Amino acid sequence: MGFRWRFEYSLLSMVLLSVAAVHFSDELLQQARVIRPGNPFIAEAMSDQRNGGNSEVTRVPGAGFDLRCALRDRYRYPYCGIALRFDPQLLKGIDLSEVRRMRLWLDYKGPASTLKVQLRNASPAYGIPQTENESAKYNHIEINTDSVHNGMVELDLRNFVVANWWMQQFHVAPHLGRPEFDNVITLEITTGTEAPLGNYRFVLHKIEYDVQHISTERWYLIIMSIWLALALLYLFMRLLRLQSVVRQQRQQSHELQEINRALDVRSQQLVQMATTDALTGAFNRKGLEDVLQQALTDWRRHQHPLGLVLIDVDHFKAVNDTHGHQAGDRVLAGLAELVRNHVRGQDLLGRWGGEEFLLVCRDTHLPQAVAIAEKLRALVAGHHFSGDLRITASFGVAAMDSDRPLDQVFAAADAALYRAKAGGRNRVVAEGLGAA
Ligand SMILES: Nc1nc2c(ncn2[C@@H]2O[C@H](COP(=O)(O)OP(=O)(O)OP(=O)(O)O)[C@@H](O)[C@H]2O)c(=O)[nH]1
Repeated sequence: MGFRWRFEYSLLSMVLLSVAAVHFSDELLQQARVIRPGNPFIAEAMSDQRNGGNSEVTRVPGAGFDLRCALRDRYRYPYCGIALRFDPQLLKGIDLSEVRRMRLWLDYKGPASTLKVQLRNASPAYGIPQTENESAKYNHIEINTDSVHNGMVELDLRNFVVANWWMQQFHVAPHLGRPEFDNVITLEITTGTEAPLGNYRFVLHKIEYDVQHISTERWYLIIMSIWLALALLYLFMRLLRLQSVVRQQRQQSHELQEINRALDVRSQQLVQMATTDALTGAFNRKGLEDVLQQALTDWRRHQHPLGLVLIDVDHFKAVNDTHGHQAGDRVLAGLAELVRNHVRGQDLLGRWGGEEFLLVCRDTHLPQAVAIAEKLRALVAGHHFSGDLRITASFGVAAMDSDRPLDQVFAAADAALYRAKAGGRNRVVAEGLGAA
């Protein structure tokens, strides 16, 4: 599986995981906590008797906290109910600030159609609860008794409000009027507002609430951080990959350059082989044709003078016959080297065939070409070739002029050479002239 596919599968998995993490965040983050009356917190019956009323409460032994209550008419707001104290000192309660839902398992019978649930929060900011219970903040909600289904009612803590009478009674500053649950010291379930007089029964079995160790905001932040970290990781990996691709491409391009260079050298070698005589290193017939063609083009374009010098070894057959064919070969190679070493770089030597050479002299008039030929003749005649062989050569010289095509100039040089041979060899003959 390639990098791209792996990446796409990982991305898809990450998207699915993120969607699941967001969708099931409640289930993942929330953990249910159960409180049963008396374990570990104390449950108490409460009534308006503490406000001077004469409603009567009795606790019936049995499962849960079973309370019977006769609501009687004396106190202005008769009430009765159950109080669950999280701290008997009314100081250090439980922190429900991250709790959203709370479920009460409760059986209720009575003439009132509403019940009150109160979460009393203590804080030095609005009173000293150990001296006066009432000073704990009155976070409360009034629920309809119909909302108790199968003995259970679920409360959303965001729907709680702070009782106005409590704000007024304790002269609480308006900015403290929002519900707070960070130190709940008491949970109270009582008869609702203006409950009718009569007999009531409350049975509180248990309380369950969901705690969230990580807030939803923090959960989203974690998901986003993971995405960010993965994106950075991906970019980093991509950077590494790109670097390796660039390195590979550089390597490949370097190798290609090397191959090209080798091919260039080889092709130059091939061109040279195709145009060079292997024995003497001079141009071969094909190379000479190219050289002559180029020289002719230059001559036509710029009218630069062009001299041709034909060189033919004298009695070469005798060299072969006397010293062997290989010695003859060495003489030919030595002659070519001697000539090349004593002419200008622009003068090009080719082997016309057998023991015959053609020296193409650019920018050279006939007298200069004759002078070059004479210089070479003397050099050849005075040179000791391999095996201390001595030879002479004959030279026929001609020069390009506007009236003749090249083949006629060449023929003139050939004719001059013939005359040099006929004239006794080891001499230079120029076209139209005698021996130099
Ligand atoms: N060793 C050697 N001999 C060659 C080569 N090419 C041609 N020859 C010989 O060169 C000789 C040329 O002989 P000829 O044409 O009779 O001319 P020559 O003996 O030089 O006499 P002149 O040119 O009249 O002075 C022949 O014997 C060829 O075999 C070569 O590449 N190597």
